[in-house]
Amino acid sequence: MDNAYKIKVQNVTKEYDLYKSQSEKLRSFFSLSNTKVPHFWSLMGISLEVKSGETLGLIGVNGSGKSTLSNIISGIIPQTTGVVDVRGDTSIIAIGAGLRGNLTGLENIRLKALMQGLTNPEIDALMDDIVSFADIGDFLYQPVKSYSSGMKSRLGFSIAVHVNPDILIIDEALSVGDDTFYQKCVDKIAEFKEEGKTIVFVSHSLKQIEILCDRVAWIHYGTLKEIGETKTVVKHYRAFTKWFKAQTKKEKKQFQRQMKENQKAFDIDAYQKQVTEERQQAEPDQVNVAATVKKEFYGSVISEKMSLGNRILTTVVGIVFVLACLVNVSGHTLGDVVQNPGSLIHPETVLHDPNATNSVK
Ligand SMILES: Nc1ncnc2c1ncn2[C@@H]1O[C@H](COP(=O)(O)OP(=O)(O)OP(=O)(O)O)[C@@H](O)[C@H]1O
Repeated sequence: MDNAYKIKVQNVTKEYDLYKSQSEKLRSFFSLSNTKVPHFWSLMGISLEVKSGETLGLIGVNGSGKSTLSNIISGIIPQTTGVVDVRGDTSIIAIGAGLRGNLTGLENIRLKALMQGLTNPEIDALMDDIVSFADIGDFLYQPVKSYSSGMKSRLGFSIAVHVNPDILIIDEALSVGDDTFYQKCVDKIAEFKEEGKTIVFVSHSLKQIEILCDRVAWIHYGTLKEIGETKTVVKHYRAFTKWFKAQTKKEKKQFQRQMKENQKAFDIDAYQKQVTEERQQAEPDQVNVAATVKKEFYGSVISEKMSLGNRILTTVVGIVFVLACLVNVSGHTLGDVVQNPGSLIHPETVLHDPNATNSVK
């Protein structure tokens, strides 16, 4: 793999905990035992590179992990393990991605452009172009939550292409607009390609993929099934969908269930071991391969889960805090409460200072 990549994704996984309810999530957070929550691995070890100036298509059936991967590359969600190296500013265009429902279209333009690093005078200079490309009329002054998905897509697309990102990530944004807007977007993407920008293009439309992409990655139930020349990968994917469509309803369900079961049963430690062994075989002279792989897996991720030690510490701090509040409210000294803890529950039982009583009398 050469150094000219714009995006590098290595051994990337994404795990979701399948809590049945918010209360179950809360209980699990405070539980000191490692309660068994079902897991689902949306990505089970993806490695790929996108070269500078390349347009990479992401294809795959519903729920295969395309959006998860594009959101990880965009920095919207963190990966569970692996390296994600993005060399440049990304701007994601998904239906409504990054748009705040309570803000108007105009306010969203300013907010997203500010977040992309533009200054207010730069945004003022771009505003007319963004507004005219989006072409959503008076809806510009309405909160985005009142927009149709087509309108959100128009606004999102217009902002994203005008803030001049190095890397554009387009997730199913072209599937909701009308034909005129679609053509405008395709022309804009072609312009971006000519300017040598890097694009990741997620779509169910194989026609769009064939027109726009230099290479294609086929994501299949959390794994990278194939990556390569657009024509070849699309041909193989078409053969798979043809095979799938030819199955009976029962066979289709069984296949999908089996795939989802694999994603639930994925063992991250076994995967790490497998990567380590493969690396050791490929580079027998390298020392400390296991430590290097471990660093690559976990070195650049912020754990979304608390370790047992941290959970114990948080619980202890919580208990101390509640006790301190109770002591404060009860009006006793800490010494009193330590000698007679019941005073917290029955405060009147320790209001026995004879002087205090006399003075009241
Ligand atoms: N927050 C979440 N919690 C649990 N599971 C999730 C979560 N987000 C996504 N998933 C699961 O991860 C898998 C991949 O979802 P993702 O949206 O990335 O697929 P996709 O290929 O983009 O699908 P589509 O083509 O339908 O947009 C799906 O099975 C989905 O149910």
